[in-house]
Amino acid sequence: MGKTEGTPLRVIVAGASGWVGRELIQAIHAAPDLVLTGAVARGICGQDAGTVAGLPDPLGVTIRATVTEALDAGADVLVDYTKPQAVRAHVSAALNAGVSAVIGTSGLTAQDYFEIDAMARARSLGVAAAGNFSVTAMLLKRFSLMAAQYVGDVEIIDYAGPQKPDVPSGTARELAEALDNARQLPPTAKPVADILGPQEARGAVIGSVPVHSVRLPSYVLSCETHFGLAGERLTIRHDAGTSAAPYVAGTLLAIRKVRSFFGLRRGLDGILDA
Ligand SMILES: NC(=O)C1=CN([C@@H]2O[C@H](COP(=O)(O)OP(=O)(O)OC[C@H]3O[C@@H](n4cnc5c(N)ncnc54)[C@H](O)[C@@H]3O)[C@@H](O)[C@H]2O)C=CC1
Ligand SMILES: O=C(O)C1=N[C@H](C(=O)O)C[C@H](O)C1
Repeated sequence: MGKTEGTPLRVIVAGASGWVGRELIQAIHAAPDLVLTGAVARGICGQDAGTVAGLPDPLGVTIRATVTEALDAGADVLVDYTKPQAVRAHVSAALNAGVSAVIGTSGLTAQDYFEIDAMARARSLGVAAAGNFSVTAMLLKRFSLMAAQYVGDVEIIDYAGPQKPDVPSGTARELAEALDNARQLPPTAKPVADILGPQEARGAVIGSVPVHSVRLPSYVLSCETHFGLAGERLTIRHDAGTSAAPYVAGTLLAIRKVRSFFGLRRGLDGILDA
């Protein structure tokens, strides 16, 4: 497909052979305002990114082993869908080269995000990160934040397949941190230190919100926010299907927005409001 007359945004995809990365490369190729200039993956360096993504013709973009090598071809935005252990170094390399970043990879901590924000501000660049780039997962967060204005007792359950390498999910982590900031009333549950039995049974506390991660075959990713008041409960649930398309759509929006602000913005809603 032909590109627009204006200069297209130059994008590097790290995680080019992955579930999201391959579909993202197809979408970038189809977008008139974006062009793929670099691709990074493990184990398949030297292959053409378009061929690996399943496009009918090669793109002329060779998959590299490192982000540093991929940056040599020039870029405006790095998108990362790799692994928790790799993403920080990738973002750091991009920012040091004057390139903005979009982070889809999950597993980063609040401290990681704090440091990425500082790095991006120091270089007057933007970084967009979302635990979940799908629109309906964004609505789970929005509706949960509305409920948190009225109900202080809230816990999260996140469900994923048995091989997911990080815990809790990026979706649940971002939700827990946002609920911690948003809730107006204190929880009424006994402090874990005052209860009998293994404290882990009450979940991991992210911000101040207990998060329980279930890992079982058959799940892709589901996330529930449970609110409780005396005599009633509210559950809000998001279920991901098996397609990466919802994340790709949100990621394209973030790619187009990330150069309009400085520092880190988290959550698709925060990115789109920039
Ligand atoms: N924010 C969101 O909306 C979403 C986030 N994710 C997260 O994105 C990440 C990737 O997910 P998938 O595409 O399912 O993973 P995947 O396992 O299918 O693909 C991972 C890709 O990263 C590459 N990779 C792994 N380690 C690397 C390294 N050290 N250096 C360079 N490349 C490396 C692999 O070669 C592969 O191309 C995960 O953390 C997942 O939780 C996934 C879907 C949506
Ligand atoms: O690992 C995955 O697959 C996914 N991870 C993201 C997360 O950690 O929240 C979201 C997505 O639904 C799939």
